[in-house]
Amino acid sequence: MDHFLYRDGVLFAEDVPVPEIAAAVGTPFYVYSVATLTRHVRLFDEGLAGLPHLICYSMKANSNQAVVKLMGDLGAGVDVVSGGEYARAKAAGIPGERIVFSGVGKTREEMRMALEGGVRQINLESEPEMRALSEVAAAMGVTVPVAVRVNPDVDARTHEKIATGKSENKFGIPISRASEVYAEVAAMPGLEVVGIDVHIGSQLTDLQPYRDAYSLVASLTKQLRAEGHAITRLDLGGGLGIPYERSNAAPPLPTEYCDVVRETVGDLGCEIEIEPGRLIAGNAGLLVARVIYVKEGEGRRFLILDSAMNDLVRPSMYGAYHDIVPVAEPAAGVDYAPYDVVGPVCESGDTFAKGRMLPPLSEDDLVAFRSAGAYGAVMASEYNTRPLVPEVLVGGDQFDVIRARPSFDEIVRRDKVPAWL
Ligand SMILES: Cc1ncc(COP(=O)(O)O)c(C=O)c1O
Ligand SMILES: N[C@@H](CCCC[NH3+])C(=O)O
Repeated sequence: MDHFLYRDGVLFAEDVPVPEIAAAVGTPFYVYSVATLTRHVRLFDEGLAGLPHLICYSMKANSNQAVVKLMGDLGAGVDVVSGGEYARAKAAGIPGERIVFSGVGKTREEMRMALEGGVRQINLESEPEMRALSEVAAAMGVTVPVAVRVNPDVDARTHEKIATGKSENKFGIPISRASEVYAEVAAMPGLEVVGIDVHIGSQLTDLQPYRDAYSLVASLTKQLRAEGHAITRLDLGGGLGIPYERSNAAPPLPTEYCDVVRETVGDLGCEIEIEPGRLIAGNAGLLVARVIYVKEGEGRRFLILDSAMNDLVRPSMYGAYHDIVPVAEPAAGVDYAPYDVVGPVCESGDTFAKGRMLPPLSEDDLVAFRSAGAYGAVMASEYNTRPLVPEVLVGGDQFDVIRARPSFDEIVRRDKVPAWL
């Protein structure tokens, strides 16, 4: 459930009519709901009640400072995958003991940054990375808690570009080599083994891959303990999918996912860390755009919007489906017709949907892309020198711009033309 509902014939973001925001900030823009973000964190918290746990919000899904700060205020930690994300976490006031550093290619500089600023644990993904971290930590005279990301060779049954738990993927070390690798890590100066990390992919709509992966992690925990390692934490990653297409069968709920956690690893006495991103932020956001033109093509009708693939890349990148709804509630019984929904960017791939059934729309009408709160603004670019879209946060009846649209002048001045040219 989200907090973007029709009321009095118009779409609201919590208690604010969406056209009011459009009038204040211009289109296109992203809008996020505090109530939805909060609700999603609570669902995981409630689902894991009774088990020692920390929700480490995967901020790659939506790393706006205001969103990260809200996560911290809700008691969550964060999962970061770059120096930039680490800096965001610190700037938002998240204490080091709630920051998990993941990622397949952490640089020595990023490692140093985390060790200086404080980190709960660093998830290691390869032997060269272990050696690098050991060197960095030892040179700084500190010991850092680490988990090793294991690749369980489980098919997450999701889009191939966002599956991470098969042996052909670049992530983690093969689970079959865990014993040997843990022995190596334990012998390295500056590293303290505290747990096991796993993350098998994103937008999972089936719980079985989780069951399979977490059962393997449970067996590995017992094995590594028998080999003398103090496994006290399990980082189970993120990946739980959201209902992009309302007509499809609903994906599992966070509570059902948490039940799988409980069943598979709940009796090991470990502190559980989970790293949801999309489930927390996805349905907490809309991308709102305006119709520039309705163009009649040969046998097709194009709805040309002022938002484009540079603002929301998921449809062109993964063929992803986003629900598109008019901001003015369609009258009951109105006829729907197929539209190709496109942006103004000079690529045919700048297509959000083909043959999408929509009610009659005309120039200047507002439309909203649902489920755009995760992997939306964070993946945006300024391709075609289209300014990054502003982001707005709504809480009850108030809203604020949490990232402003840069002016053309700011964009032009950001580049530096050498004096010698
Ligand atoms: C290590 C790690 N943790 C957590 C996530 C968050 O995934 P999601 O947004 O699907 O929950 C990702 C992205 O897939 C990831 O790579
Ligand atoms: N960017 C992807 C998700 C990637 C998950 C990152 N580990 C998407 O939009 O669906």
